[in-house]
Amino acid sequence: MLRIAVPNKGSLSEPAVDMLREAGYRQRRDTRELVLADPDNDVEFFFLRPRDIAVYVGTGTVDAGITGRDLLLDSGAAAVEHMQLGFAGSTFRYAAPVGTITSLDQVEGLRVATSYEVLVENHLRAHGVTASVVHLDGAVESAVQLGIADVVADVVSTGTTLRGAGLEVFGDPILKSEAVLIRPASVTDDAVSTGLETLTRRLLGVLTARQYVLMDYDVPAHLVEAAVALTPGLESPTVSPLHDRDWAAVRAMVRRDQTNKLMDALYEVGARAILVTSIHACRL
Ligand SMILES: Nc1ncnc2c1ncn2[C@@H]1O[C@H](COP(=O)(O)OP(=O)(O)OP(=O)(O)O)[C@@H](O)[C@H]1O
Ligand SMILES: O=P(O)(O)OC[C@H]1O[C@H](OP(=O)(O)OP(=O)(O)O)[C@H](O)[C@@H]1O
Ligand SMILES: [Mg+2]
Repeated sequence: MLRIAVPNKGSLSEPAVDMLREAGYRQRRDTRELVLADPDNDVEFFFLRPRDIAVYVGTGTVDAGITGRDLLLDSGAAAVEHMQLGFAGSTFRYAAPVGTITSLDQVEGLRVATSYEVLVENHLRAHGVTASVVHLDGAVESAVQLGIADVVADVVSTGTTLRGAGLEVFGDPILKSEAVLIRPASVTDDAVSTGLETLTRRLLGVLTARQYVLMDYDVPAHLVEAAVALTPGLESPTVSPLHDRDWAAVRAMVRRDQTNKLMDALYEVGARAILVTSIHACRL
């Protein structure tokens, strides 16, 4: 039975559970449940603190887990990224009071507050900057105002929290993070179990169904080549004859975020009756 660790709280928890449910796995209904068996799929889920997940996976206690890339790197655990999951996207950045610090070398000798101590210490060391790192559990943005640090290093998504605290980012991002599926480092690419392979394929199916739509359109037969050049699909688009042989019907998967631009371009080429349909599930 495949053992999978799932975040039980925080930003990663709900989207992780949603994604697993979409991939056809049983998920808990009560947030107090800590373990959930899904015998139909031969899988067992363990609901754990996001920060601890890399530790469990690294020791091989569980076969895989969902966590953030930033948490994985900060843990120093012997676990590796198996697959990117496309949610909880953020950057990890330094920030200081507006108009004070513009580059990393100015952090020399200052106090940096963060919940990601290992990540920050490694980054400072790699850039030859000596600073003292103050560990906090959360609400790091308040550390400067409250006088226990000069600079913070934290997760930035929309930037709203930073702005609210009168801070602004400086320097290059330390890291780009998102939710990832991780596996023990001891499991090499070609030693991945069948159970984990199935989970991976299913999650990939969810990602694809989210990222792509099906586009159908009719196009004059002599314009098919020009039209399919715009919608090459994943393998190759389906082209079917219409009853009126001067016209053809084309069906292809296209990226959801390209939908309207493509419809404009197809219309321009001569396509008509352009229809867009969501993909409910898919296996590539
Ligand atoms: N606002 C956000 N947008 C996107 N990802 C975020 C955001 N806040 C945290 N994350 C991601 O969530 C993970 C942190 O997990 P954590 O449990 O700390 O979540 P959290 O939302 O901070 O929860 P809590 O603060 O309630 O414990 C990291 O991978 C981080 O990049
Ligand atoms: O750029 P934003 O969209 O404002 O999001 C970033 C904020 O979200 C997270 O905080 P969270 O709400 O998890 O609180 P915490 O600091 O207590 O973890 C993160 O630690 C940042 O503070
Ligand atoms: Mg948080």
